[in-house]
Amino acid sequence: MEKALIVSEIVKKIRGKEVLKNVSFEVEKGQLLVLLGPPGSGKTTLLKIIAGLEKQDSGSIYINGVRVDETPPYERKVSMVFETLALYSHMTVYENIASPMVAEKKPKDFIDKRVREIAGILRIEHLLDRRADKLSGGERQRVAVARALAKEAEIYLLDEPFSNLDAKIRYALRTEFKKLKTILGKTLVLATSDPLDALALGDAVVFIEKGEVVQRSTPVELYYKPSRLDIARYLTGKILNEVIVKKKAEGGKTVIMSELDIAISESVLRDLQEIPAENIVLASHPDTAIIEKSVENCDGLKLKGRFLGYEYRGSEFLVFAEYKNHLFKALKYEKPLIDFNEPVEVCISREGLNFYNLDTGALVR
Ligand SMILES: Nc1ncnc2c1ncn2[C@@H]1O[C@H](COP(=O)(O)OP(=O)(O)OP(=O)(O)O)[C@@H](O)[C@H]1O
Repeated sequence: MEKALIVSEIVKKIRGKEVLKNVSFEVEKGQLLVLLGPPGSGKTTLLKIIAGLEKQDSGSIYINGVRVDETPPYERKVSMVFETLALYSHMTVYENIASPMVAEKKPKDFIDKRVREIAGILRIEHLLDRRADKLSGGERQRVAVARALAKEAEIYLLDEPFSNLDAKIRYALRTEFKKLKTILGKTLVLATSDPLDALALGDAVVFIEKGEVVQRSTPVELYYKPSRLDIARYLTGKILNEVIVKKKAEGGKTVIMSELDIAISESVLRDLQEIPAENIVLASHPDTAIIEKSVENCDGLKLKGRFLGYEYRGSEFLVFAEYKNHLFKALKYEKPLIDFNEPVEVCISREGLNFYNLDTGALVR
């Protein structure tokens, strides 16, 4: 596959602090790569370096196979939309979206078709005649994205394009955005701190933390096999199920201990024996856990707890159970018919379990 973008060993210091530490990744032509990371992880700085708006201390950027380290921004064929949006406030939305194409001296018909097409996908057709200074925050955001996408470029860089939008519009825009990407057939790099953007949109995801790439994978891999416990927690918020076990050698045998009174299936015991770590966190998403009055045949971890309630999430229920001050969560598609504080059984199935070394946080299985 042809590479639209290669980021190679980028190092950047700002005021003596290393904000990018040897960052490398590649983006294939037509791919949407999501750069995911907590605030302050270096995403904006990296996008600016790709666009040529900041200079790296070392390392190289290649666009369509050409090294562009010495190429000025306007010759890089890159279009960027910033988190802090700068629209031409005295112009209409139409003029704003059209402005890069006017500057490129594109024919009027072409401009009109493209403005309307992109405005349609981003659902801002009704705003085309409005002045930019009369828009809400969310509307400005969509116009800024539209303008960036209207520009002829090889690579589109989008910095937190959905950050000012409410949850409902965000959800709708993600879907539209995917469509837009297919229509344009262009390469996009989207920086976000929201795992849902990454999971919904990315062909590939690069997880960046404190200026370092810590995982590069598909969204599904990232979600189900995060390479570190802190990434798993970041991706799921507070709904990851976690159980700590310790291995101890006793009389030539390895004994598995847990602070919880937990039944561990033979298959998981075998997995634990094989892992070269003594303190292990077993972690899994709620979608591979079951909380019911009783659970037969649990291949994984099983414990008894008390029902705490549930949260309705639109299409499913997130069910909570407590055991010895630990909270366990499971996803269920029917409303649970269990009373508050009633005894329940929790089964965390082996199929969804990831094993992390408690001391290093690294995925060990
Ligand atoms: N001009 C600057 N002066 C000092 N520090 C800076 C400057 N620009 C960036 N930094 C620092 O560099 C690091 C990376 O910042 P950057 O904006 O690239 O991260 P980010 O992942 O895009 O975060 P956010 O999502 O909050 O914008 C941060 O620690 C930030 O404080």
